Amino acid sequence: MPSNSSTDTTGRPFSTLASARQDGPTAPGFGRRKNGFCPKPIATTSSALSRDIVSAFEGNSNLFWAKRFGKKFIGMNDLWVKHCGVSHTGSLKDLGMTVLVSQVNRLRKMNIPLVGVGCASTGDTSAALSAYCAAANIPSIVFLPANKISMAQLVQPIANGAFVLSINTDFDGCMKLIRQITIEFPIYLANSLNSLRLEGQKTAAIEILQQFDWEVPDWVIVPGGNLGNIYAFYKGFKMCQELGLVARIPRLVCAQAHNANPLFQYYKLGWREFKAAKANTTYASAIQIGDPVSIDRAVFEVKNSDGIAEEATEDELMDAMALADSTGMFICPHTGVALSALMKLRRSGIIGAAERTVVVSTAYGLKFTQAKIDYHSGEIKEMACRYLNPPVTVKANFGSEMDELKKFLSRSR
Ligand SMILES: N[C@@H](CCOP(=O)(O)O)C(=O)O
Repeated sequence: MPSNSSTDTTGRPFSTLASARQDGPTAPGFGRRKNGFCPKPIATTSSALSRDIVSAFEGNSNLFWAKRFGKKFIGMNDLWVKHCGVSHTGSLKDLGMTVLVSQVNRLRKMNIPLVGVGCASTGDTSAALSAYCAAANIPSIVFLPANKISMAQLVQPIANGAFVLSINTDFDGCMKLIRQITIEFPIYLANSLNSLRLEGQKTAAIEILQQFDWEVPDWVIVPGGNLGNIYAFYKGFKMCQELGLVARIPRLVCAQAHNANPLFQYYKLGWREFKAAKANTTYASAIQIGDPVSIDRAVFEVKNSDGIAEEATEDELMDAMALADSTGMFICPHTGVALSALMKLRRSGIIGAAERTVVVSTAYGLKFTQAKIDYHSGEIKEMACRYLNPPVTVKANFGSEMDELKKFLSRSR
């Protein structure tokens, strides 16, 4: 909930957002206090040039003005990226998991016989679950699809002492198994069909409104897999509308990978018939899900926010990630899916050049270094890797370095 302090929910001051806005897009009422408890952005004394650098790189807020990406690639001046992966275990799931594990802790203290907390995961949920359970001394049990999550994600529950089952199936298979087991056994299910998760995750939506001083963005784009995230954003925005903090909610876009796009297919066919499908391999591995548990909630969200479902092919999502990284971001492939959806919606004119748009970045980029290495090595089968930037191997002598440097400088002129 909004607080009286001049910090966001991660405890960071709002100064960067304020400085970005002074020199950036102007929105009516920005900086105006509509509500007594809304923190006023703090003005900084930095120069115009350093203001851009500060807003883009110093990271005092997790809401970044994507100035260069917006202007250079899609002709937008009011594009923002909400970096939800700048958090303890590196993903949006932290927000929901603190709430859920706190509640389980309370239940156990009330002698409710819960032997542990369990989840199926494509990597981020299990990382968050294991960290908070370890802190509360509660056993955590995680079901992971074998060889389908990144090394950086796998190491998190292992290091946090979770009981990790690596199962020879996909995420949907793991999800079915953990659901059966939690019916038979007093293990508390921590996936996003549990509304406690959504209660925590919806705070990201509230925080976006607070960071914009309760000016509602036109669009918010969220990558979608199990589909709890997008519904949590809807819930957060809707709650603020119902409380009278804002008059409307943003239009929400659920962005899916083409290889795992059941919501997109359902939307495209006019909601005629939902078909769960086996998800194909995608670099956006955290959303490689063919039978999302929150499908009904997501459909409700799309319909009630005048929303859209969009998709991105492997080429599109990896190129979008590379373009974003080239402007100083370091995003995960799922954020690449969301940016790629935005690029399509800009091209088709559905999202206008002046419309304030927030892209939700769900996880920290360093969790997905292998995807980036594959891309920049240019060795992905049948992928053009249009923006690859491989290191140049060169002999250790002055002449060779000078030659390569001159080539580089002539290209970048
Ligand atoms: N991407 C998720 C998949 C599970 O989703 P959840 O929100 O239902 O927990 C993950 O990180 O495991």
